[in-house]
Amino acid sequence: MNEVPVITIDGPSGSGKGTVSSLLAQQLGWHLLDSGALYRLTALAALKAQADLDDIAALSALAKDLDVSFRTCDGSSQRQIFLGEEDVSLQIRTEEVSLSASKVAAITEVRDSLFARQQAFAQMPGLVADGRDMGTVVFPHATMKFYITASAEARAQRRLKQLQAQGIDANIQRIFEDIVARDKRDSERAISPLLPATDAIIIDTTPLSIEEVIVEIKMHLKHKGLL
Ligand SMILES: Nc1ncnc2c1ncn2[C@@H]1O[C@H](COP(=O)(O)OP(=O)(O)O)[C@@H](O)[C@H]1O
Ligand SMILES: Nc1ccn([C@H]2C[C@H](O)[C@@H](COP(=O)(O)OP(=O)(O)O)O2)c(=O)n1
Repeated sequence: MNEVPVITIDGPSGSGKGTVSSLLAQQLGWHLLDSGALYRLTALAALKAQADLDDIAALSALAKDLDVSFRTCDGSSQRQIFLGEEDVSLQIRTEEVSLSASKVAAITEVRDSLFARQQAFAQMPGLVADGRDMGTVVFPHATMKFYITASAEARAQRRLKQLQAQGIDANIQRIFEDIVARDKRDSERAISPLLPATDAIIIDTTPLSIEEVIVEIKMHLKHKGLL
């Protein structure tokens, strides 16, 4: 049986990995794994169940039993994320869920509970996997690995614009501090810390537009014979 090609795109919050992964998966006609959404969904399920974020057994059971589906409406590139029959696409992006997601993501048992589910996304014709540890832990033998990053200032500016576009009042200093705090927690945790895989291609997107990042990634894919 042929091996399923996997492209991993890891990086910190606001580096653009979600946008780039989704565009790339769409352009290649490949599957997409938004692994951050699984941690966000676990956090949301815990908040809904009023589970204690220190209750490791309860959190890992919630992660294991998540009834999640990623759906795409016909004729639209917009993906919707469902927990059971509820569309939670917006709920999982709130600040409360972001903060809780970063806490549950630091728990080994939660990561273990989500591991097999993430690997099951690798299906023909291929997978683009977006997260923090796609290239280091979940798909260590991926066909091609990218680590995309940007300065904390640039990432804060991007988030500000994103929130303003959604009509949400936001404060740049607060966003910047949140980003630095989340980077620290994601990079310093003992399990699956945010780190580029040794064989990842690192792209600093600070001076680049989304289109320029896609062009650069495609250049590498072409080089590898994937395009
Ligand atoms: N290279 C870029 N230049 C400018 N804005 C970008 C770039 N990449 C992403 N963005 C914007 O930044 C915001 C965060 O991007 P996103 O893909 O959600 O990041 P991540 O998944 O890494 O947290 C989005 O509004 C996106 O449109
Ligand atoms: N593979 C992954 C993906 C996300 N996480 C963590 C990191 C974040 O704190 C949360 C949410 O990740 P997500 O990628 O949705 O967050 P950002 O859009 O980058 O802000 O989950 C992780 O630990 N491992």
